[in-house]
Amino acid sequence: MNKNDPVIRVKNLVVAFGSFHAVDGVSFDVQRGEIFGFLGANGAGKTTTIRTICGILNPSSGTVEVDGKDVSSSTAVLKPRIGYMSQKFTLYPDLTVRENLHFAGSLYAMSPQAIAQRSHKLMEFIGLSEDLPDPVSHLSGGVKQMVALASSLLHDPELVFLDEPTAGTSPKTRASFWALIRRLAQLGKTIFVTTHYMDEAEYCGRIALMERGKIVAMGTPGELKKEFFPVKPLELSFTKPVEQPLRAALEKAGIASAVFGSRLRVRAPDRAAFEQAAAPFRDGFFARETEPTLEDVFLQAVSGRKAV
Ligand SMILES: Nc1ncnc2c1ncn2[C@@H]1O[C@H](COP(=O)(O)OP(=O)(O)OP(=O)(O)O)[C@@H](O)[C@H]1O
Repeated sequence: MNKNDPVIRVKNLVVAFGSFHAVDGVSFDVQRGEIFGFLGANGAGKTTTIRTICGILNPSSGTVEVDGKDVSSSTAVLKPRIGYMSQKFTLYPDLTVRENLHFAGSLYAMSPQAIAQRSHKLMEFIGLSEDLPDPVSHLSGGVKQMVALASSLLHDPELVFLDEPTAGTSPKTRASFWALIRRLAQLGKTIFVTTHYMDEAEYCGRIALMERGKIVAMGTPGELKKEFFPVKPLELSFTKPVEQPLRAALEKAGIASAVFGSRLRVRAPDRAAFEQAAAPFRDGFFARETEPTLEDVFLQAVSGRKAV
């Protein structure tokens, strides 16, 4: 295994539940030390993909390799190399932080000394005390998520799966969490993370956008913005109440728009078509070009249209 070979290699993966394909022909590679983000609406198939890479589910067809080994036949060898912070809560609410970490370590047959040393190091890394006396159920949502992260890292895995680690936490916790994720990647860990927050996707080295079991776009945030927006989106601010009829006219012309506060973002690759549709309302708004966001990319990708 060459150190430049991908750590994860997924080829034509299909995961079916009965006749329903939750993952429907997905292929991608993840390089060592990458922060790879998986984005998609609820039910897109992100968790199912993760669970298959972790060896919890079997592919219906296609292959999944970690470190060059087929995951279905190498679960025991790969288990110590993989950490998984699942979306469902993985801590025992009635146990303290220390007890939870101890339990997580025992699942990997770590000695009590190794668990104690590693817990201490991890809690220092996270910036929390391992001596919190309360059961985990008394801790705030953000602290629980941090402890869940520590628990998934206890056996020092090289490959870490974080399934919506920041869901439902405060902006401050999200920022701290992402600082930790970046530091983990700097330590050489490969991070595979799912999120619904488009601003968080900006922190990923590469992202894949998933929609109904398929990857509809993949690349660095910069590449995706360029790919989907060779023509930049417009941002409209209004001087007269023309927003509703303008939106209706744009929709009729097949031009996508989305409300952002008091402004309207318009993905209008064909400027002539935009001007034509907007002509009756032209004295009611100002338009300026703006940089595409990943949210724009996502909306464009799931609408199946590139702004070319
Ligand atoms: N064990 C199962 N049996 C039947 N259907 C399932 C099973 N697990 C997942 N699904 C379905 O597969 C689809 C993909 O689910 P998955 O959890 O992978 O999506 P997701 O992108 O992770 O969404 P979320 O963000 O809501 O977790 C959903 O329609 C879900 O209902």
